This record gives sequence, C-alpha cells and structure tokens, in this order.
Amino acid sequence: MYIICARHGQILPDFPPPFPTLMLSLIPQRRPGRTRPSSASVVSRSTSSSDSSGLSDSPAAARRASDLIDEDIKREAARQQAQRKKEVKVMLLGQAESGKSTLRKQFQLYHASHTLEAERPSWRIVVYANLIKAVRAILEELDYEFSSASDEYYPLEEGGVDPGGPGAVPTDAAAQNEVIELRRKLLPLISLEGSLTSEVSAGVDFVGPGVRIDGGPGLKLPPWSKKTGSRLGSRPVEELRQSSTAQVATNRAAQVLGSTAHVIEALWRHRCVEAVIRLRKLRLDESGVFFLGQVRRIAETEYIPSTEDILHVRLQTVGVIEHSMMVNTLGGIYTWKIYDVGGARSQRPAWCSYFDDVNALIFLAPISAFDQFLEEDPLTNRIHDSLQLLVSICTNKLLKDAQLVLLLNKIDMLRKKLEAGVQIRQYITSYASRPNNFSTAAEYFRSHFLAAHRKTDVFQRRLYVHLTTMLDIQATQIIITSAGDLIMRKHIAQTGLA
Ligand SMILES: Nc1nc2c(ncn2[C@@H]2O[C@H](COP(=O)(O)OP(=O)(O)OP(=O)(O)O)[C@@H](O)[C@H]2O)c(=O)[nH]1
Ligand SMILES: [Mg+2]
Repeated sequence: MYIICARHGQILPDFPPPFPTLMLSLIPQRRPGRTRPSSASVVSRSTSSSDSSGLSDSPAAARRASDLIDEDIKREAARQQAQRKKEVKVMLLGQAESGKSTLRKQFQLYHASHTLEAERPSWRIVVYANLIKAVRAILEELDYEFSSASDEYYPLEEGGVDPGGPGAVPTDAAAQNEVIELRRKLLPLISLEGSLTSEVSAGVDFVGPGVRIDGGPGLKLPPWSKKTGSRLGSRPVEELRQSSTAQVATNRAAQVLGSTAHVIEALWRHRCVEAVIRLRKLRLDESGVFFLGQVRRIAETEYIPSTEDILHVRLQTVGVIEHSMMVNTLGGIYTWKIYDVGGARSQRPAWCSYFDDVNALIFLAPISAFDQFLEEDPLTNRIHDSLQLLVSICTNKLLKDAQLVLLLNKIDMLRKKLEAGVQIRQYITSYASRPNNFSTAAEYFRSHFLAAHRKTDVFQRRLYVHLTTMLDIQATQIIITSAGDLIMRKHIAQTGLA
C-alpha cells in the first residue's frame, strides 16, 4: 500500500516499509515565505504601485521600488530565521503504547507544570473509563472461563492446568455464584462505559472485543470526533473541562463508583481473578491494574487525579498533537514544540507531514513487550515492529538533520516479567540459552537496536540510548534534562545562537 504525503506531494510506502526496505527517495520541498520574487514580478508590482502612488514610471523609480521590496523580503526572512532559531521541534515516535504521551506529560511536568495542574480535574473521566474498562475485561474473562468449563474441549494456555485439577481456575458453583452476584452489583457501573467512552475519545480505546469501533448502532458520536482511517479522533483533554456533557458523565460515574468501590475491591481480590491472571495470562492494561489497586482513593467524592494517576492513564493518541512549551536552558528561552503522535499502524502515515525541520526525534521502544503482538497485527511481535520502525526513521531523508534519542522504555515491566519467570526465548528464539535475567535481556535488546541503527543510518548520526521507566518521575526528569541539553547544544551549534 502506498500513501500520498500531503505536504510533500510524494508517494511513500505504507509507513514503515518492511525491514530492510528503505523509504522511497523524496522530492525536495520549497519553504513558504523564503522565495525571492522573480525580477519580472518585481517590475510588474512596481509599475502598478506607481499608478496609485503617483511615482513616475522611470527606470530609477522602478529600481527604488524593487529595492524596497528586496529589503522587505530580507527583513521577513531574517525574522523567520530568528524565530526558527528560537524554536526547537521535537517529535516523539514509537509504536502504540510505547509511552510517548507519558513522556510528553513528563515534559509538561518539568517545563510547564502549571498547564498540567490546570488539566488535572479533566483527567478524572479518563481514570474512571480506564478503571471500568478493566472491570469489564475481568468479568468478560470470567464469563468465558465459566462457560468453557462446561465444554468438553478446553484449550489450555501455556502453563495452564486441567480444569478441576490442582491449581485450576476455580469454576465450582460457589465461585460462579459469587461472581454472578458481583457482576449484578457492578452492572450500573459497567453500563456507564459507553457514555464515558463517547465523551473521552468517541470509542477509540475503550471499546471491548465484540463492540464495533464506531461504538455500534445507537451510540451518538460527539461533533468534535474526526475520522482518521478506521478510527475516530480522541478529544483534547483541555476540552473535557469545558464540556458540560463530559461533566455530567463524570459526576454520574463518580456517584456510581462511590457506591460500588467495595464491590470492585471484592472482585479484584476474588480467587477466580487471581487464577485467570496467573493461569490464563489475562492481560489487563497497565493503567487498569494500577487503578484497580487504588479504587478506594479514586472513589472518594473529592477525588482529583494525582500526578502518578495522570502518568498511568491510558488514552490513545489519534493523529499528531502539538504541545508548545517555553524552555529556559543554556542561558536562553526557547519555544519547544513537542509533537506527540498516534503510534498505531493506521496512524503512522500522518507522521511524515511533520518531519520538516525537526531538530530531534525521541524514539520509544517498550522492551518489556517481547511477549506481545501488535493489536492491529496479531502476527507481528512488538519488538520486531519497533526495530522496523527505527529503521524506517533512520533511513528517512527528511529526517537527516534530526538528532536521534532512543529510549528503551518500560524496563520496570521487563524486570517484573522476568522475575515472574516469563522466558524470552519462547518468543524470540535468537535469545537462545542466554540467562533470562534483567541485565542480560536489557543488553541484548540494546545491542539489537544499536545494530539496526548502525546498519541503516546512512547519515551516520550518533544514537543516544537510555533505559527508562516513564512512570518514574525523578529518573525521567534527569533524562529530560540531559536529552534537552544535548538537543539544545546541537541546535545552538547549527544556528549559531546563544
Ligand atoms: N509500567 C510502565 N508503564 C508505562 C511506562 N511508560 C508508559 N506506560 C504506560 O503505558 C500506557 C501507554 O502509554 P502511552 O504514553 O499512552 O503510550 P503512547 O505511546 O502514547 O500510545 P499511542 O498514543 O497509542 O501511540 C499508559 O498506561 C502508561 O501509563 C513505563 O515505563 N512503565
Ligand atoms: Mg499517545
């Protein structure tokens, strides 16, 4: 599949091309506002001005008018150049759920914490939606478990056990009745998911299996929703604050949550839930697991999301969102424009329209995802997809002047998975007999990403690599400072501006 890149008028392969295919070569682009008008157009403009201003049509007058226009053009070019020198463009790239938006929030926290402060109450509805989604996913899994238990054929997951055998998911009548009762009490809460979803993101991320991406018949989509491919646009968080319907949905959810928090806790602690997570490998979003453990606090009447909550929230980015912030660094004040992109495959064609003049790319690869596959392509391992994506970026000519920073993210999850005994070689055969511990695994992934860059970066740029946990505020702020210094030093060196 090929995609026409709107701003460049070029044909690009579906982004990214299969490794190791390179992107097609690109047509150089002219920047608006920097072209000197041809002498023909200068003369014709001076002629017409002489008509209205009363200047004579002599060659000397025409030359004077032409000089004036030249000066204007120079002044405008100088103004634009000065502005560009004071502006730093940084793009956050990587697959879906790699942590781009979380890093963007960390930038906001570090450089513009007042804006995060202002947004804080608006995140409440997203926290509720994440929590309810997790509750629904658990109930659906238990439903499946109970109905499968009565079937003769019962497929086992890796590490699973025979039904009824020791260590099996309990499916006895008592367990089933307990879960049925919990579900009955939770139905009013679950039924709110649709309205929260349509307020927050028009069904982008919160729809569950079996629910159509457009929310299904009868779900009214809000007017701000915008179709991008088969998905629908997510709403800017600032807008939620001003929406009265979002307020109503939030207050209703808060009310129901207040009266059902103890039921959610009982469900989360139920022996069947622990068993489906351990034995059936039920995968809940990181945000869901976090909020389920904090349900009492979240259900309080006066609840306002903490910074930790905001960093844990999962809200899929759709399209490319620009965030401007003033950064006071190395003796100057600069406007940083941070572009946070949607990382799902259907979103990637939109990236190239923003590649112009990018100063730096921060690429996030979640290395804990070695045992996961893309949601949009269940046959592609997520580490493999990240490597392909990095190659596409290293070989893209539009990005040749951009500095590259690679963040191997979610190392906290990597640690947890390895400690829980998940074997890398079961998913990545080339890992072979290497020890299944954190330091070996981190070095293994690091060397693979470095090799992919070394082999394909025709521009021979340095690649700065960090192992990160985007939820760790202190550690991420150190990385933001050091990556920021690096980006600024190169920018200053290139523009000659101090
Ligand atoms: N445990 C853990 N969770 C993380 C880390 N970084 C991000 N997350 C969580 O992962 C989820 C996805 O993160 P996002 O920042 O929304 O991912 P994204 O790359 O913006 O995803 P798209 O917008 O779909 O492209 C969120 O719930 C985050 O809280 C990390 O280092 N460790
Ligand atoms: Mg995002």
